[in-house]
Amino acid sequence: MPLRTMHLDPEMTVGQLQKTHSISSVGQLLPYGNIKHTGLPEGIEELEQTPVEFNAGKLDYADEQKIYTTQPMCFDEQGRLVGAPDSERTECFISGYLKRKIASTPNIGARIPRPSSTMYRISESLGKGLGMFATKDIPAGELILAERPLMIVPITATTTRDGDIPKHLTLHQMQQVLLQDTEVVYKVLIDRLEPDRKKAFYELANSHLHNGSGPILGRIRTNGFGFNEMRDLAPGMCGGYSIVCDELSRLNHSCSPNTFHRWDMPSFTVQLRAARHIKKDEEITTTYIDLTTIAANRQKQLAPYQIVCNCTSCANHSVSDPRRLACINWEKQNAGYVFGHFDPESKPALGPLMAAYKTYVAEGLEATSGFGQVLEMLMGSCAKHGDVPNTKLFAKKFGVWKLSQNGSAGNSKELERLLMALAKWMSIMKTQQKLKLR
Ligand SMILES: C[S@@+](CC[C@H](N)C(=O)[O-])C[C@H]1O[C@@H](n2cnc3c(N)ncnc32)[C@H](O)[C@@H]1O
Repeated sequence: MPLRTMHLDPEMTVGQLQKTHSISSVGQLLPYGNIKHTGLPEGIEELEQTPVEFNAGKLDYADEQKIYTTQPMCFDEQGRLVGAPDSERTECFISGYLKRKIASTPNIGARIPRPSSTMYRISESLGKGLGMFATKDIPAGELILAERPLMIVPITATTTRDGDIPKHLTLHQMQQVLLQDTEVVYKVLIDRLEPDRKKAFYELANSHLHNGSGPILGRIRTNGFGFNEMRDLAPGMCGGYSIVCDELSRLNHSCSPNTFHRWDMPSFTVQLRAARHIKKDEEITTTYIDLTTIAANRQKQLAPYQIVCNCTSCANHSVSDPRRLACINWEKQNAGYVFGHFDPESKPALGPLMAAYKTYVAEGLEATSGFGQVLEMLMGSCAKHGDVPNTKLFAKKFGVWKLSQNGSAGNSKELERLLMALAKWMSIMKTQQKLKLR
C-alpha cells in the first residue's frame, strides 16, 4: 500500500518505520496546513550540499541515480550538442533513466510552438491572487501558450543524507528534516537559472507557508504540473515529477476548466489549449484535481492547495452533483473504450449519447477523456444513422478535442484527415447498404 494512503502515527520513530518502509518513501508524505513544530529538530545539522557536476552529454548513469541537468539538449546544423538559449533552459533534478529517455526522443529540442497571437493577460483574480484572462475570444482547440518550464524536480521531498537520519527522530521530525534538505538540494538548480527566470520563480505564489516547506519547495508544491510522460518507469521506480512554469503557474483552478494542458517532449514544453470557446475577459482555468467526483470530494482534494473552491459547480452542488454522477456512471458503463476503435457495426442509440453530451457540456467537463469518448461515439452513431450534418458537426468537435489531447501543430490538417477518413467510411457503409438493398 502506498505510504501516502496509510494512517501513520506521527510520533512513531524512524527506527520503527524503517522496518517496513524506505526513507525515500517518507518523502512522499508531505505535510500541509499549519504544522506546530517546523524546521530542523535539535541536534540535526543543516545538510551540506556537495559540489555538483553538470555534464549535458553524459548519459551512462544508473537508472535510479538522481542528477542535475540542464535540458533540453539542442543540436546545431552539424549535429553538435549546443544548449538552448538562456531564456529557454529548464533546470532539472531527474533520474538517469529519465535523462536517457529525454535524450532518445526524436527531434528533442524542437522549436517552441508559438500561438497565432497573444491571447491572454495575467492580472488579479478576485480572491485567488493572480490569474490568466483571455484578451480575445479563443476558439476551442486553439493553442494559448506553449512554455518551457523553469524547472523539473521529483514530486517527493529529497535528501542526499542517505541513511544518515538518526533512528530516534519521530516521523514528524523526519519529514521536517526532508523538507529542509530538499531546500538545499533544489537551491543548486535555482541558482543556475538565468536571472530573469530566477526572479520569475521567486515571484510565484506560495501556499505552503506554515508546514515546514522552505521558499523553494513551497513554490514547487504550489505550482508544479505532473505528466505521465515524465515519470520514472524503470523497474523499482515509480517517481513522478513536478514541472514548474512561469506564466502557466498563474492558471487558477476550476472544477469546470476551460483548457487542456499536455506535455510535449520534443519541444520540451507544457502546452495549453482551449477545451471550449473562451470569451474575451473570461478567466482561463485548469484543474488541479480529478474532476470526476462530487463537490465534497473535490473540496478534500483541494485542501492541500488551501483552496475552498466556489466555482459554479461547487457553489450549486445540489444541481451539479447529480450531473457529475451521471458522467461518472456513463464512464463506468463505457470503461475499456479504446479511442479509434469505434465499432461501425454497433448502432448505439442516439438518445442516451445526446443526453450524455448535454450533461458533460452543462457541467463544463469538455477537458475530460469521457467527453472525447462521447464525441467519438456520437460521430460514429450519427454516421451509422445516415445523419450527415450531425456526423460532420461531431467529427469536427471530436477533431478539436483530439487535437487538444495530442497537440499536433497543424490543427486543420489533422481535422481534414479525420473528416476524409470518416467520409470514406460513410461511403463504404452507403455502398454496403445499397448492396444489402439489392
Ligand atoms: C498555481 S497558483 C495559481 C496562481 C496564483 N493565483 C498566483 O497568484 O500566482 C495556485 C494558488 O492559487 C490560488 N488559487 C488557485 N485556484 C484557486 C481557486 N479556485 N480559488 C481560490 N484560490 C485559488 C491558491 O492560493 C493556490 O494555492
